[in-house]
Amino acid sequence: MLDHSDTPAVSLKGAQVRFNRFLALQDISIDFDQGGFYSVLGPSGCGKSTLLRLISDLVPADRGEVAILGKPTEAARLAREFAFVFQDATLLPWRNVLDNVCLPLEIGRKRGVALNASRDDARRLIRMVGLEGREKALPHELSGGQRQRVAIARALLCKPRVLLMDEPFGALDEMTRDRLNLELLDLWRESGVTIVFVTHSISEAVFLGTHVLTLAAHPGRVRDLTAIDLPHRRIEIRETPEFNAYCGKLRRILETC
Ligand SMILES: Nc1ncnc2c1ncn2[C@@H]1O[C@H](COP(=O)(O)OP(=O)(O)OP(=O)(O)O)[C@@H](O)[C@H]1O
Repeated sequence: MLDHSDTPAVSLKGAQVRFNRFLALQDISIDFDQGGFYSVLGPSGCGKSTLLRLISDLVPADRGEVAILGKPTEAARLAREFAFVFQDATLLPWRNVLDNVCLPLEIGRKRGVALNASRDDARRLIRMVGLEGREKALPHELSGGQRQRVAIARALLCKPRVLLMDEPFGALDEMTRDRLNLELLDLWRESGVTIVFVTHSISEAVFLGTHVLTLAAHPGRVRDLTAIDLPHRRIEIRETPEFNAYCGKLRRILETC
């Protein structure tokens, strides 16, 4: 069976990505365990987004292997094992909240793929991300944080087992970001989804992650994987010495990347 819980959610073995002659990722070998929350840090241009694109079958590995829940990335994409949330919510401006969240259902229908989700599931997710009552609103009537909530609801509609997030809250103000961090942790706990979350913020990486993966640049490669052992996450935890010790350690590691 490929589906045992000890099968990694994502497994990379010696994976390498080249863009023509430019080596973007070199010899990436790492397993992301099911149910984990993996924050990814690294200097600008080190290959964080490329790593997510490699996992999600958007760029090919020219060496090595990548598997999601034991499946090759293309098979995992077709089985909708993963979903992607980008920095920009990428909503269709002419569709209201409910219709944006339901978009994967329509795409599935057009492709003749039966999806295990309904408009009622979409309404439930809209409630879950705190947008009940805004189902008919158009994207331009929402704040940036609300648009990101819609994108997260849409990503969760097909019940992915792996959620790939590329700086999803990078463009938001700090208060909104704090609130969405807490909501994301609730969603993660409730759904059991494995999350791989790219961020530039050390503090966000430590606050969210069960693990923080740090990449080094030129070429992009694994520099460090730190397990974060902190009690139940609340915003106040960021004022504790334990939290600051993790941030200090990662800052020192980043300085060598
Ligand atoms: N399609 C592409 N063609 C050529 N080079 C690319 C392509 N995509 C990314 N790169 C290069 O690969 C390297 C890694 O890019 P990537 O976007 O993954 O970095 P990043 O760590 O996410 O950066 P940032 O933190 O600035 O968002 C960069 O040098 C970038 O210029």
